[in-house]
Amino acid sequence: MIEQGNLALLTDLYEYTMANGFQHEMEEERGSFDIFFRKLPDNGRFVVLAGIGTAIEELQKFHFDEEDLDYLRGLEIFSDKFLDYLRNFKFACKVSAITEGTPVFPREPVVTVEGPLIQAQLFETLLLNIINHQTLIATKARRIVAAAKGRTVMEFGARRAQGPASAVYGARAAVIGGCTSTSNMLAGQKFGIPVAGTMAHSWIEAFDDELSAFEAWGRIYPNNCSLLVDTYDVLGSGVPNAIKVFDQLSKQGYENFGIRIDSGDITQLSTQAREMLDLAGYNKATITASNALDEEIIQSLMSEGAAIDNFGVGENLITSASSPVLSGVYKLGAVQKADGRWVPKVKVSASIGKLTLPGRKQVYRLYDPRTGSPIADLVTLRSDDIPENIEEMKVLSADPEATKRFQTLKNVTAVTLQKEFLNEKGELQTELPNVFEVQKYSKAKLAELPSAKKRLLYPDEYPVYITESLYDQQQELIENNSL
Ligand SMILES: Nc1ncnc2c1ncn2[C@@H]1O[C@H](COP(=O)(O)OP(=O)(O)OP(=O)(O)O)[C@@H](O)[C@H]1O
Ligand SMILES: O=P(O)(O)OC[C@H]1O[C@H](OP(=O)(O)OP(=O)(O)O)[C@H](O)[C@@H]1O
Ligand SMILES: O=C(O)c1cccnc1
Repeated sequence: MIEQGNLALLTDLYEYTMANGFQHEMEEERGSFDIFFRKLPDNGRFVVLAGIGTAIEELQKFHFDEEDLDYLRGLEIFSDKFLDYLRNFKFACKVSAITEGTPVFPREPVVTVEGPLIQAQLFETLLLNIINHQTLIATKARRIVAAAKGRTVMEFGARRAQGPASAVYGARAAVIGGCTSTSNMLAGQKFGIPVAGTMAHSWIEAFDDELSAFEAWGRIYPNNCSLLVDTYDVLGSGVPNAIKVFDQLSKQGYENFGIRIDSGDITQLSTQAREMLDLAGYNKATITASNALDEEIIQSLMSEGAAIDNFGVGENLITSASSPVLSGVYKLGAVQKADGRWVPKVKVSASIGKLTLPGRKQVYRLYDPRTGSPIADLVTLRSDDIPENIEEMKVLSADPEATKRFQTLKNVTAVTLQKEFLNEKGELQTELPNVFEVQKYSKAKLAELPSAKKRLLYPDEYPVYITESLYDQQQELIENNSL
């Protein structure tokens, strides 16, 4: 399923019924659609944007096989003309996005798809599926990695992920969020992520005794011998037996040793295990902890002084268990008529929080040139003239529910965030970096943010503004009842 390479039907029926309808009614018209987030997981103030590389690759592969067309025909709801269009499907959308790994904020367009309505509509569900999932997991990984304060975090979640694709793409996202390795071999193969791990309790149980199990492991993997010490009694037998095996191996010149603790009070067990290892001369032997860890437990372990070098994190990371939904949306911002005119569109719903930003838009990150820190993001109309150095500009909060909406920006530097990834022929305009390049970029962009915006508990809000012209356009559309 993961390698199938054709996800054209991984979507909701209504995308196809609308596309079929657009061909009937508005074949010439084009649309500008934006993906953005409203409510963020774990009461955070930003998400780590992930899934862009995967999404672009899937769009480039988008096509229809005969069996897809047979299936669609069999539904008896689509015209022959539409089925012919799909048979000869030729990608014709321009796709722009914020660079993968960037911390992004509510309401700003992170991806924009512009192209024939009949086509751009078809991508909604697939793009949201990929970007919501990977952004959610990368954001959770960022929290866990932040709590680990420089200790490595290994992704261990494949067995608890919600199905195969979530395990594989979740591992990709976990690395974007800062994990250093995965236990998931398919993710390792597919994305070049280093695979790492220790052993399961079954290895130890399969032998007559713990020492024999450890010795056998040491014989097979002397170069990197990491032993699970909690099957019977961590301090009473696990660590002493591990030390016996390390003694045997170190006499043969090996020195890469470690233990893993997977139950009990990890602080007490790890600090005592550390003392025992150090006393035996193995102060370089690493201690890995696992067992339903998350950022809160890791913070608690760190504050208690647990002696952990590596954290193995599975279920809570791969499912973002504390906040398992990211509801990014794909909204129509403007329609281009057959005569070339772009007409802005707005969605006005009962809840003011769901009001959309109309028009074709761009996003800027605004830096204080004196400190080099970003102070806010600014969503503009593409037609707005935004100088690199803004001396003074009146802006409004992008949040329609904000109490204090008007602000004046003074002396800030504006950096464009969205860039073109695919042109209207589907040709790549910006190279897709590998997952560790994305991780590095993400780290650098996170480092720019003031720490108050990044803290795990009640972080400070980061403002997102809109220009006056964008605001005026929105208000005009609301007043005209968006006709
Ligand atoms: N010092 C600690 N501070 C906070 N949480 C901890 C600490 N030590 C362990 N934990 C966490 O407490 C939770 C429960 O641990 P416990 O060993 O009782 O797990 P368990 O799953 O019931 O045990 P087992 O894995 O042996 O079945 C786990 O999520 C574990 O990571
Ligand atoms: O707890 P996670 O963060 O998901 O990390 C992965 C878990 O997977 C393994 O457990 P296993 O499947 O053997 O079950 P267990 O809970 O009985 O240890 C391992 O021993 C970890 O505890
Ligand atoms: O290699 C490990 O130690 C491992 C891998 C997956 C899940 N739990 C542990």
